[in-house]
Amino acid sequence: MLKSEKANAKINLVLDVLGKRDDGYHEISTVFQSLDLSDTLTFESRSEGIGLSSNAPALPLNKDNLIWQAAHLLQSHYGVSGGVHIHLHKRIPVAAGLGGGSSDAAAALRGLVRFWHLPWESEVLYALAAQLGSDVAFCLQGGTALGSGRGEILQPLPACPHFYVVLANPGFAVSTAKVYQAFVPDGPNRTGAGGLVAALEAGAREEVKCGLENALERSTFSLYPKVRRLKERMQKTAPSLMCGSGPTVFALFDTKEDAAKLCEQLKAEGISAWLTETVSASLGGGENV
Ligand SMILES: C[C@](O)(CO)[C@H](O)COP(=O)(O)OP(=O)(O)OC[C@H]1O[C@@H](n2ccc(N)nc2=O)[C@H](O)[C@@H]1O
Ligand SMILES: Nc1ncnc2c1ncn2[C@@H]1O[C@H](COP(=O)(O)OP(=O)(O)OP(=O)(O)O)[C@@H](O)[C@H]1O
Repeated sequence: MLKSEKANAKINLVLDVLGKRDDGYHEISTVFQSLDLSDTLTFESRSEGIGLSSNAPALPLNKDNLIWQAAHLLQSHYGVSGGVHIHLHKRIPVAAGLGGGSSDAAAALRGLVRFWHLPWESEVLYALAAQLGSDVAFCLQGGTALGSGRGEILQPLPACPHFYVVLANPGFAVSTAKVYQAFVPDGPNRTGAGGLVAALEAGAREEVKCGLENALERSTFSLYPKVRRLKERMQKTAPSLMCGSGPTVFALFDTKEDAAKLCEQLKAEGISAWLTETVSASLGGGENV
């Protein structure tokens, strides 16, 4: 039997960078939010080893793929003797700031726990997730959460009010490491995550829109001025922010009609654009197919 698992994209409604750590990572405070836009992983039994296939031609299908690494970590930790073939149906743009690889890795962990009939041991899974990448722990749970440390320490938050979300991508990849390297602190005037957390606690959708902030924008904008122009273009229509380390920009809408209008306008201007929405339910979406 084949089994599948959804891997949802994420955005950061706030991303504050507090400083550089001795291990080379940056201490951050961020509000993560899952989107409906997702990849799908399908699992099929094989006698040994880990095989990968994908509809995305540019992605590595070996140990460089985060899905392979997630499967390998789980296999080693639990001494799983059988193998697996995993097919990745990619819909989330790659190296776009939407956490696609991280979400695939988290979906591999979730899906393979069920596929191999392993126990759901949260402590083990979150430790493996943190080894795979800073965003993977959030992608394991999804919804809305406050992230601290390098992003892997999570605190639950009230679900974000529902928004339609337009994503626009300028058509080139951005390296997260390069963006963090270019980060220069901007002094004590940061708003931080507090305002947005308060807005979520009050369920105040207008305050959520006003609280969007991403400290990595300055780094990415200085490396790639086209991303700043894309944000300025979107901001004319709706509250907008760069996703993670970029270069995708998102805009929040109350109605599907208004979101669809911007999406069509962007496409007519030759910009890749997607219409999606926030999701608050716990992730997984696993099914037998
Ligand atoms: C930009 C965000 O997506 C926002 O959620 C994350 O902070 C990045 O998370 P990620 O892609 O899972 O990042 P990782 O794969 O752990 O790290 C990639 C590289 O980004 C830099 N990095 C990442 C996270 C962090 N808190 N500080 C960093 O400086 C490091 O140079 C690291 O080598
Ligand atoms: N399953 C995967 N899907 C996408 N990229 C992967 C995957 N496995 C490894 N990678 C590599 O990870 C790099 C970053 O891709 P990804 O799509 O995760 O970026 P991102 O969305 O900007 O990540 P983040 O927002 O977490 O920083 C790519 O260069 C890609 O080659």
